[in-house]
Amino acid sequence: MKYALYQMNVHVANPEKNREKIASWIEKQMMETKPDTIVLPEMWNTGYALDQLEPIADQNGKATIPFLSNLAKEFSVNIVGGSVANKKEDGIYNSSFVLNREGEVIHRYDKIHLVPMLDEPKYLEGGRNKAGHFELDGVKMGVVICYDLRFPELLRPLALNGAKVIHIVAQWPSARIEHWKYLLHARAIENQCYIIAVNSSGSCKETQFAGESLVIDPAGKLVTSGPSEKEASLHVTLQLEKVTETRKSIPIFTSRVPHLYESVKGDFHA
Ligand SMILES: NC(=O)CCC(=O)C(=O)O
Repeated sequence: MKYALYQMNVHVANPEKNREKIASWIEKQMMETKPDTIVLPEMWNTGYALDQLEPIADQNGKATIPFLSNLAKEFSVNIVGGSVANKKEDGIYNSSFVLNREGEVIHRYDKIHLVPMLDEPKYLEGGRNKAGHFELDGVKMGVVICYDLRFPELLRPLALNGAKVIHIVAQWPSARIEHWKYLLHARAIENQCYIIAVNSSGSCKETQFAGESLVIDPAGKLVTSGPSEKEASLHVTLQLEKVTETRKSIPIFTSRVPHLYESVKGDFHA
């Protein structure tokens, strides 16, 4: 499966300009490398203009879904649509949509863990549904959003349910770039799957986003990475047989002893 990843400089508080930018970027990818699957970053419609979201957030996918669906259909390409600020009846969510080559929305996910360091809990609602998995071109996959990366228990069920690829769409700040890299490697190694992590590269107020999008293989090897703090397009072809090979050679999934593991539903005790 051939991928194109957009490490994008998001125009803050300007959804229309971001849609135009994405449409012309996708058109260019389809002319040049013809990927099977496109991946966009987190909150690409508005950026982190959280105090301005009320009038500019999408309204239950009304702007985002037809926009991505038309591109998916026109170019017969799968789109893991990053995420967008998305207003629903009870508040604004950080929502991801995945579309297949026919332009159908085959998966939705609202970011569960809201990041205190960027004030998300003040402005956004956290998702109430599990991350769940989906299939593109017959391959089982999952998607989670940025801060979710810090919660291994969210990604584990995806791998246990057969996901060979987990996408992490992000606007991860440069201030914590080491965490980004180590956590992504850890999630790939412990779940023995491809990790496709797409970060943004611009800035919003005093926060600089890191870029350094990464693709890591099921053995934990870095396949490709984007530049630091600069917009870029990344291209990669996955060798999905590596998932099966890695799971055979270090068979952690058959070595598990789940009945001896503490429940992860419990409260935190300092
Ligand atoms: N957009 C995000 O969720 C950023 C997460 C972050 O800054 C961190 O986990 O550190």
